[in-house]
Amino acid sequence: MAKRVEATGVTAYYGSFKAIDDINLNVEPKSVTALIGPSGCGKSTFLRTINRMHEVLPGARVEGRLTVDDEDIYAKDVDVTAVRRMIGMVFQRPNPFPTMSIFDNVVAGLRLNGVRRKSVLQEAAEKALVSANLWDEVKDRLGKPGAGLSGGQQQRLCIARTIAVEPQVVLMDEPCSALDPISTLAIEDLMFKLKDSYTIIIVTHNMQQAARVSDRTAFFTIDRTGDPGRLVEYDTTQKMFSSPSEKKTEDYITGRFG
Ligand SMILES: Nc1ncnc2c1ncn2[C@@H]1O[C@H](COP(=O)(O)OP(=O)(O)OP(=O)(O)O)[C@@H](O)[C@H]1O
Repeated sequence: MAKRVEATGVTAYYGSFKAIDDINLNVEPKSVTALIGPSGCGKSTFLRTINRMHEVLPGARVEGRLTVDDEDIYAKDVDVTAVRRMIGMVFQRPNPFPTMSIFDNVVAGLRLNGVRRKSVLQEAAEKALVSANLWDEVKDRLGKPGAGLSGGQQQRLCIARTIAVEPQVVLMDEPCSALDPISTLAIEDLMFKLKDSYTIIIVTHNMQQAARVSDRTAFFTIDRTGDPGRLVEYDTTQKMFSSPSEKKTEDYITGRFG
């Protein structure tokens, strides 16, 4: 089940450096939300606070409140592994486990969760690969290495691996930046389809992509080098790209800055 994500006053640090300040943003379930803004404004940092990946770095910490369907994911008694299972992540570069077969890649998360029955794994692998629009291309070579696929196929394999564990939220950090235009369109089609089941938050540098795939867009910026990133405006993508309320948003979207 897709879930609602609510960030209230989220501030994140790398040591003493404040990278994002006081981010307030509500993400609707079953929607695609795009995070846009110039390099270094903290889009990826914010994304990583949502599945508690930010704090993995030494000295990194998060303040504020992040809830997923009203569950505080930073509460003291929270199982961080369970949070990361519920909130999957797809990275910029496709990163299939290189020595594993296509099949083993898809079911890696399920195996980690203790699923052993072959029939269950087979069914889950097929379902995830069908959802990731990859099944037809790989069904006859599931035993072959994942690393033998094209870049676009590898990224869809990584998406299949992420959704095989049935997360409620899927975070994507520039998932198409290493892909050619055809593979990019395949991933964009896929996002459109996946939002029927998941809440998707995507970081992208590509304005056309944000306009094509997202329901809502959040524009982040930094005022000066060394300042923390902040959220300038968050609205429906249609409004953000046609009549944004803030001049800064308009300047960025029209290419006048950033
Ligand atoms: N591991 C790190 N250690 C210290 N500072 C970091 C680290 N990662 C990012 N930063 C800093 O935090 C700020 C925000 O970085 P972040 O990567 O979140 O921005 P971004 O908007 O995603 O940028 P880009 O669009 O270039 O990927 C930047 O000033 C960056 O230099």
